[in-house]
Amino acid sequence: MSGAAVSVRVPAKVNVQLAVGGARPDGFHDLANVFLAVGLYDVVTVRPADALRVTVSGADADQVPADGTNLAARAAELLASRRGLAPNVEIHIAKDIPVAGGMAGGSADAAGALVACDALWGTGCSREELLALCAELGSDVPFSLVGGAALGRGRGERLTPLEVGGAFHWVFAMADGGLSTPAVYRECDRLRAECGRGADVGSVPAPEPSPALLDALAEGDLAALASAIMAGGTSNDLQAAALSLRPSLADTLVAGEKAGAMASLVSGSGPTCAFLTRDEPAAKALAEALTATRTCRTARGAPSPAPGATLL
Ligand SMILES: C[C@@](CO)(OP(=O)(O)O)[C@H](O)COP(=O)(O)OP(=O)(O)OC[C@H]1O[C@@H](n2ccc(N)nc2=O)[C@H](O)[C@@H]1O
Ligand SMILES: Nc1ncnc2c1ncn2[C@@H]1O[C@H](COP(=O)(O)OP(=O)(O)O)[C@@H](O)[C@H]1O
Repeated sequence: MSGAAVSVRVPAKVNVQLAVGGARPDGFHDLANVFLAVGLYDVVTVRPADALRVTVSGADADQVPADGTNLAARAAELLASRRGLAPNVEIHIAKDIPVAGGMAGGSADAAGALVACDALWGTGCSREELLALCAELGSDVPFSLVGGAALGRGRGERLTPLEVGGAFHWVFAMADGGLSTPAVYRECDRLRAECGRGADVGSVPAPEPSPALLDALAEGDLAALASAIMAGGTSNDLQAAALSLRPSLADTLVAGEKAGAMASLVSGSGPTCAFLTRDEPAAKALAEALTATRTCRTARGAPSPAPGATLL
């Protein structure tokens, strides 16, 4: 472990809207995915080493694979293979984003490792090259690179930046244990088939972003954003599936609403629950109140939007 070290800070995300289309023949679902980066961060540090190694620190470190399956290791290997280099780096992940929590922590680490290795190796990737590599690594990885807010189409990897007219303050209720993203998509398909509607592309309407939600974000209009999130019950089409697999999340959502949240939803595939609050003091009070209800492992406030992968 010698030579220069490069560190990159990467944000978590919440899906303010997650409209899920039918199951595609390739196993993915078309989405209208309104990503918002939030101020909970991992820090990925890379330094030269004699082989590819991964270490992880933080309270949930034991839940993160420290081998070649780690998304950050896969990112380093992908960039190295494209440039004919040996992926000889030690990658350290200082983990603060909940693991398997629906907040894209693994995707964030992949984006962070790409940016860090590109700087360490002097490979000089363009933004477009980095985005293409991100999309190969996972549907959420391009957004972790760019941060801010964006609409993700296709499987979530085709991004259009979105305007955000102000800061929004969130509380995130972390659960004990994660939920598998593929299992939640499968449960969504199962629930749709059970309703007799069918779950494939031909049976489910094409996913579209809510104009009211995009306007609320652009205008920084908190009340309008809260009502757009709660319109029709929730703006997250995976929420019913996450609740079906983890019924106790209903208690967490109700506890947050009773404690004064302006809107509540499951973050992506869950099990983290997200609550929109009036301002930073309200978020602090809600996080304390929610933690005291014991309907979650812990709850923390975080502002949005947050920047994407940032060299430190
Ligand atoms: C649900 C979301 C919402 O942003 O995130 P999380 O809540 O898990 O963080 C994403 O769609 C997760 O994206 P990501 O975790 O990158 O998924 P990938 O690695 O690309 O795919 C893992 C698996 O999820 C399912 N998948 C993913 C994306 C998509 N549009 N349709 C899918 O059906 C597929 O079963 C796929 O094999
Ligand atoms: N760097 C990483 N951080 C977290 N999880 C990772 C990482 N690399 C691989 N994984 C695996 O990916 C799974 C999903 O993790 P994560 O990205 O945190 O959740 P989600 O897909 O719900 O946002 C984890 O259960 C873990 O096995």
